[in-house]
Amino acid sequence: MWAKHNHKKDCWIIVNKKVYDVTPILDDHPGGDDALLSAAGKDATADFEDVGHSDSAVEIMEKYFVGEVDATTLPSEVKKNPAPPVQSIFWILI
Ligand code: HEM
Repeated sequence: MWAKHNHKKDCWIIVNKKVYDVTPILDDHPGGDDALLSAAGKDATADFEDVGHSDSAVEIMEKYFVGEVDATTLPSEVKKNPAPPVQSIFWILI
């Protein structure tokens, strides 16, 4: 599936090669919607782990699991974990 999911109405993030649709929790996320929106469009694994999210945060995120990402299909700029977020990102879910 080809998709672009990096805005407020449709925000997907990648953590540990898994894709999460965090759109429903943007308003409730204790770290703010900005953190999630700026993590969309790149690999958010390092940012997620730097925060030291609790076990309950990890439990919550499983509800928003969409699928696994095939890392070989990510554009090279996404692999390099750029900031600010890439405006145009295409992921293939496997
Ligand atoms: C599905 C993904 C995510 C879920 C379910 C989630 C959930 C949570 C929860 C429950 C907390 C409260 C503290 C805790 O229990 O650990 C939290 C805090 C936080 N999150 Fe997330 N988070 C997600 C992704 C992210 C990402 C990708 C980032 C960074 C780019 C981020 C940045 C933060 C920050 C900065 C805080 C700290 C807020 C504070 O203590 O002031 N989160 N998150």
